[in-house]
Amino acid sequence: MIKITDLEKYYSTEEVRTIALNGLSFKVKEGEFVAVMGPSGCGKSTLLNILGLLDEPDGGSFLFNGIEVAGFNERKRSNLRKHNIGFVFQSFNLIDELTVFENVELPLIYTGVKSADRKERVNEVLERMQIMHRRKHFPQQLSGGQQQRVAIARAVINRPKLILADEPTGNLDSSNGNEVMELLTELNDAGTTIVMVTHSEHDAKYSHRIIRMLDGQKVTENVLADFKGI
Ligand SMILES: Nc1ncnc2c1ncn2[C@@H]1O[C@H](COP(=O)(O)OP(=O)(O)OP(=O)(O)O)[C@@H](O)[C@H]1O
Repeated sequence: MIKITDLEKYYSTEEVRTIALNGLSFKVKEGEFVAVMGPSGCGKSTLLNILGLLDEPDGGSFLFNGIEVAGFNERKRSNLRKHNIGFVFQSFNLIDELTVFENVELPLIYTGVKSADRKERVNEVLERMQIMHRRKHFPQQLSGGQQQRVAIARAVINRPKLILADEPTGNLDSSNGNEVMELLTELNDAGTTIVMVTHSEHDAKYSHRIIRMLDGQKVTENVLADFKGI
């Protein structure tokens, strides 16, 4: 599903040029669950932004389902992103002014799904995330664990093939964190590919493989579970 080769990304200010990704290469198979770890500043968020088609690399190749997307403009990237990729962030990133239902409904509005279908699909996913009873609440009225369940509902509502998670349990206590990891594992068992950035060795153990980064490069890889493919 993902094949990146010699990926490079630089950030330049007037005084300094920072190399965020320095020839990073790896593959992720469809249905795989991969954790990315590494010290602060090693390029993990930069990598997720590129994998999520939010940003473009300065060099190298990024094949997404066999298509070279490294040179895609914003319109093409956003089109591919809307239909294929769901995001889960450490800080949930829900819209405070919208209810739980409306937050989860939003991506369906962007992809032009009709109102009656939207209602059915949002209700179905809220049931699955066990947050239906809070559908009329606003994000601030929910616990952190509940907010992250809403964020996961929003990430999966368009049935993406790939979920990118950036420290998904970073703001949660261990019990809510484990619940979120179980949910991600269930989604992966159902066939969704997951790439998760984490500082937590505990959370990384839910994955099939850990990619460890340093200074914008891959340094090691640990295979935790035998991934047979789907
Ligand atoms: N917009 C930017 N402008 C300038 N430099 C940046 C920018 N974004 C990231 N960097 C630099 O690029 C490098 C990689 O940053 P990145 O955020 O990808 O690291 P990270 O591994 O995600 O770190 P953390 O674990 O702390 O979130 C860092 O040296 C950072 O300072």
